[in-house]
Amino acid sequence: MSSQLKIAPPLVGNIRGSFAYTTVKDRWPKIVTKVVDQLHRKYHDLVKEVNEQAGKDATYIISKISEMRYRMETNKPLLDFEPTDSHFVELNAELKKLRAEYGGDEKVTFYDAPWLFSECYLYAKLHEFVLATETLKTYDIFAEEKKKAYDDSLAQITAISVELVDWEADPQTDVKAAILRLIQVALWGNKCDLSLSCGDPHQMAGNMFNQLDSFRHTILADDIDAAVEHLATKCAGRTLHVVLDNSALELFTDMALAEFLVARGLVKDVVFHGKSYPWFVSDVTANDYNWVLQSLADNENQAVSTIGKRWQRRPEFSFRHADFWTTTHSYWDLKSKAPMLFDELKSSALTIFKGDLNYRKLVADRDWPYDIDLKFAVQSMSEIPFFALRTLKAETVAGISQKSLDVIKAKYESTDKSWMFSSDWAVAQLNLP
Ligand SMILES: O=P(O)(O)OC[C@H]1O[C@](O)(CO)[C@@H](O)[C@@H]1O
Repeated sequence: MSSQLKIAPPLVGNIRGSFAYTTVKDRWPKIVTKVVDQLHRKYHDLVKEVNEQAGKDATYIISKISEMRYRMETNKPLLDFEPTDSHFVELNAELKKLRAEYGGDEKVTFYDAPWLFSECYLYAKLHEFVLATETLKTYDIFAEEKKKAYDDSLAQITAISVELVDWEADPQTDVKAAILRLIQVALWGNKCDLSLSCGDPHQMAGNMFNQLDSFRHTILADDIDAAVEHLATKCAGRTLHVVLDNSALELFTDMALAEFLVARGLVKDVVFHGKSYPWFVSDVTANDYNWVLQSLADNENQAVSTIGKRWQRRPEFSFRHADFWTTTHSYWDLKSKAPMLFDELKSSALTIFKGDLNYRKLVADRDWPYDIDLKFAVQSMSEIPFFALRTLKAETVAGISQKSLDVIKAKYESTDKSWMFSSDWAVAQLNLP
């Protein structure tokens, strides 16, 4: 255990050379510009398919995004939200607290506020702009990219569906080996993230699925064997929660693991937690969840459509989108802000937290010493049995052993932090209270 049990400072966007800085300076402008371009392209279709007002609404969203991009690029203070619903009222309260803590409005900007806060603020603002329209309130500005990502991963989806169906038919299936494989598939499914690639189709993790063993050494904290044991022997009759990350292939891989566990009676049921509005480009909303299941069901491949139709009707699967997941809070605040949800996760068999943002929120997006004790870094979340499956896409991590750090040291200069955000390295960390 690290000797330095001190709360580390949060990551911020104003440190030149950091990935957070590059994100604020280059990646966010690129992400929002793509939305603007897409709305420009869609303008005539919207007018034709909805009405004149939809065209005006698109123009409104474009102008609000352009204004926000200007404020981002010139490091202006973060503006309040229109207090049109309780979510925005709460966000304003958080802004107020932060301004008091940082010594004034001028200090809480895109670059200078904690990176986690300003990044969540950005997606909440995009939601505010859409909600303020008359005709586009339910319009998903990232839907097109998510659908394309799904289409681009059909080969992998088909291969995994065939495997699932084969395992079912085979009485000799080695249950633990199958769980081991599906966990790794779900882990590397997290490589396909449209926020990291700024909405461009990301290099698919899919071809990794055939060579999982050769990537195992890139898992810097690897509790997969313990997690297999836990899932195979300790969870029967109990609920598994999966706090989802990205739609398309990653959602499919998460559901494939859940399918195997439910079908084998190893867990009672599975609750998938998604987002209540478009978030970090590719995160799963209820619409995405339903769209992916429908697309699977409609697929011409027999195995894929069998799986899709089954998931549409599986009584053991449910999808929820608690408001807490789209707040600016780290998960340190789950216990106080959403106590019922906290208690539910605490008494469940296991909660799988997928992906980078969930991990950032677990460890409060702080600049921890890499070997800091994970239980300390997650604070009250250590009361919850969880399994964090994440490829590294941000400069925060905890619970890394000296042995793994030596591997990194041998490959990277001490000033080169790219291993922390390239998504080539991963962690699979199990916390059992
Ligand atoms: O989809 P994931 O794995 O949560 O990744 C999203 C992450 O990627 C990034 O866009 C990379 O900066 C982060 O902003 C965010 O933490």
